[in-house]
Amino acid sequence: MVETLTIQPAASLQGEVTVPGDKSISHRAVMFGAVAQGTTRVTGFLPGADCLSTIDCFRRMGVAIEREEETVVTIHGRGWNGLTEPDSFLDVGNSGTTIRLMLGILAGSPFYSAVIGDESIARRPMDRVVEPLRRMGAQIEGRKGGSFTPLGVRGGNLSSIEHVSRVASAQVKSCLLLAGLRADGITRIQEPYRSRDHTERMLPAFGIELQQSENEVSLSGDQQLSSPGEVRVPGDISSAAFLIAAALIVPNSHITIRNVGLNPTRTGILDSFREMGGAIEIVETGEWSGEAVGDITVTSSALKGVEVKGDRIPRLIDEIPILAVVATQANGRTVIRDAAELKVKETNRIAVTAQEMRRLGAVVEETADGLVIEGRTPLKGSHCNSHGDHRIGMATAIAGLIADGGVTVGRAGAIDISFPGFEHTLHRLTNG
Ligand SMILES: O=C(O)C1=C[C@@H](OP(=O)(O)O)[C@@H](O)[C@H](O)C1
Ligand SMILES: C=C(OP(=O)(O)O)C(=O)O
Repeated sequence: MVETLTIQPAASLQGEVTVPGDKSISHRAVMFGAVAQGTTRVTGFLPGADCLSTIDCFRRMGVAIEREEETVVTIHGRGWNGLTEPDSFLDVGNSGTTIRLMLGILAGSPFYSAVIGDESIARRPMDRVVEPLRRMGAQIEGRKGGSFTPLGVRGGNLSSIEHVSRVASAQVKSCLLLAGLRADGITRIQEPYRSRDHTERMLPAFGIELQQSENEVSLSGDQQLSSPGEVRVPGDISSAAFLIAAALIVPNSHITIRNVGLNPTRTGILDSFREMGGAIEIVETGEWSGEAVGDITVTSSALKGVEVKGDRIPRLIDEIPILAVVATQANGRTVIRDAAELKVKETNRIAVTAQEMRRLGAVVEETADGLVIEGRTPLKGSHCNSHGDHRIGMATAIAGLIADGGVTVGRAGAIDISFPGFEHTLHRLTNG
């Protein structure tokens, strides 16, 4: 993707498309495959920059990983003990999922590693995983007492813990479950609301037993992962959300997105768009590697403002910037609360969403834990900036489809983090 992307107003969106593979599932397939015994072939893999960082890190730990084609990856796992000490940095790039889940694996690996990332990762809190991993027995050093990258990890024998997480975070939960596999006894994690459960769905396919209730998950240590042979990755609902939003707000649109992951811990955005009055039809077509999959058909709709809060938030956490764009086109006020986690994503997504939407003439107020958006407001064209955040880049680009004069997105290359081919897919839909 070029660094500047210009999106002009569209008459309508029409047609059928697919979206790239789910990012969360792609990361996990590579990581679990890397520490499992046996070969794992991943189809529908997301060839976005974040998942490529995961591949690179595990190659540096001696795991043979081949890419037959863009979206097909084969991991030659030799078991967790097959990982070897990396002889240079493990660079996670922009990927929070890579660093937090990998720290769980490094904590249980008897060697030294040094973990770095880009300037956005350097601002994101790591103490939420470093503190419990230290309690399990891992030695972790780093900037500001180990709260930020760069981090140095010496892993080894771990003891299980019971951890009550302050935030609903699948990255924290998954990190500790992975470390728990190398610990004596039972590791238990409790969270305030249930976060995405891809780890809990995929680990059993790798032969791991775990126990779950609504907001709690536990497993006993000393279990070995063995490859299921194949993992089939559905389309990423977080990427589909940008196209769904576009079809809702551009008049006369009617589109279908096929083979999208419909895991109920991820479908909060469909629930909220429907509550706003969005005409969205969902047809479940099957299950791929333990994950529900289906087709989503969207027709442009008259929308109204809604309140989004509580246990809905973790189910649509990455979709809040695009939800804010849609809310500018809804009649009445949309209030998003309980979403303070947005401040520690690739950017402060509360501040940056408000700033970029205001450039376009939207009426947006930042609150301590969310946003208040007044609709309905016509958007005017402007220059926006992704601030290096893929979701902000795509949200402002979608706004360009309805902004008088279009939108130019600076630092648009960030979009390749999660949605390579975004511009091409949008172009296909806007040209019938
Ligand atoms: O586990 C995952 O794959 C992810 C969990 C979420 O982060 P948190 O765990 O920090 O909420 C989400 O925002 C991120 O895009 C992917
Ligand atoms: C927050 C995100 O990802 P990560 O935490 O993996 O960087 C995202 O994809 O929106």
